[in-house]
Amino acid sequence: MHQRQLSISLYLNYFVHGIGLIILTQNMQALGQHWQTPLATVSYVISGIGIGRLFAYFILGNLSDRFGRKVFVNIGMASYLIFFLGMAVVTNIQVAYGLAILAGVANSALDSGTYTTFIEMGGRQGSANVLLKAFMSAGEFLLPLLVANLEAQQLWYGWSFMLAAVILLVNGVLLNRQHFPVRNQANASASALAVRQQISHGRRWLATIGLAGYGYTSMAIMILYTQWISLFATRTFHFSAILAHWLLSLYSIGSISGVLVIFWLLRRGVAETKLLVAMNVGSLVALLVICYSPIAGLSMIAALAFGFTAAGGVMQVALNLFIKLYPQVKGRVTGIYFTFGSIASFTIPLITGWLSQQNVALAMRFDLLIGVAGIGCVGLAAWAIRSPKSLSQERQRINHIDQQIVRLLNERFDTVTAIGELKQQQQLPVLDQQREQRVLHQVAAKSKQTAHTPYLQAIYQAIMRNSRAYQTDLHDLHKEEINHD
Ligand SMILES: O=C(O)C(=O)C[C@]1(C(=O)O)C=C[C@@H](O)C=C1
Repeated sequence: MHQRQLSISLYLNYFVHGIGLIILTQNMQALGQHWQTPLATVSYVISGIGIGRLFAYFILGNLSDRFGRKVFVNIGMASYLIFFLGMAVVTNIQVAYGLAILAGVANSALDSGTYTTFIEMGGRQGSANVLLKAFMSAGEFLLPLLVANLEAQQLWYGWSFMLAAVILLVNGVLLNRQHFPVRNQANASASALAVRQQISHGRRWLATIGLAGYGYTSMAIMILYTQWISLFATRTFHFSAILAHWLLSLYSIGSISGVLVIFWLLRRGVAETKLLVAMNVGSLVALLVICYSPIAGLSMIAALAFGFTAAGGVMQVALNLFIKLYPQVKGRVTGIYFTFGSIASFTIPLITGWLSQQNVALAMRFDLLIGVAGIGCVGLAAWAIRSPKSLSQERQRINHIDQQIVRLLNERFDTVTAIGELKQQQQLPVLDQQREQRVLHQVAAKSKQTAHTPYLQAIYQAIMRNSRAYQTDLHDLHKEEINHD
């Protein structure tokens, strides 16, 4: 119960963080007027967030392993509070730049305190990290509506900043009434231990390289898309401005649905490595369609699929895996991972800006290269972490398969009952040899491995023998009932 309240508070912070991510870009005009500076200066202030993140992640991640997660969640909330309150009223550009850096620090502190906490809650809470992404997206979705409303009613732009500050204040009170789980327990999660014990030192290093690399590519592939898609769509395929915007909105819708589906899959016990490889292959295919198909409908479907696969929380899934490799230093791992992400947010605009001087299509298609690199990274990690088959794991798979078989056999017996009743009405015998031969024939035709076929047929003979026994019993029961009457 307490864990649930703590989770809600942690999620709420990420709703505010979603607002924080775009509040400056959403208010660029208003801030420019307020500071009496050109938009380029506002843009320069915004870059402070990236700088803050880049330097803070590694340091704060390490410190959170020493001083506990709660302190860092609080530092994150307090820094964001100062940022929101200060940015709404500040007039000095240098102070504004300092506040933007503080927002980057807030982001890093929240991440190093939150992702680690969810893993330390144990159980399958790791999948909760994926939901953080949904709360961020909700903040990013709602803020533009609020900003547009304030603008339409000619109200002070600072109200959106105040709203975020108020949520933080209330949440600060709620959160500090909760206890955080014990930090850095190597045995916090059974799967963490399993991952750690089963792989050699060398393979752990390869997985580390793959996952750190993925920290870069997973962020890069999203940033590049959101930065260039609209321009690419209008310039390269001469799509209308509305359609170009739709390609971004569909990406967001795909992203939120992806989060929910990934969360559900993780809860069902789907392997993180398999999920990562499948999602990355999917996003490369979607990207190929976006980059080369001039058909609007196809591009729209691909944009949805790209959001689903590339921005549906895969970054968080890989972080979970990374943390499981090093359960004693979860904060440091989180810091390293997001540092790579920050380097991506810093370098991708530079690289693509340079490429776009030649051609916008080139900038956009550079995302394909990142997609291939991403598959390489998760492929390497998945290969290195692959677990040797164990008796208990394989038996778990059998349990799962048996559940499905029993459910289907129940359904088959229901149908056998219906057939039995029809045969009674039509006074037909229970045994139908011809039909049984056909069933056995079908089994042989459907069997994917010929070596299995005689065994499958023997199983079916047993099933049909039991169907007959069941039909005969039902028949006898029916007769008895009639005699009674
Ligand atoms: O198809 C029928 O007539 C059934 O009653 C079903 C069924 C079966 O289990 O597939 C059972 C007994 C018959 O001998 C043939 C087939």
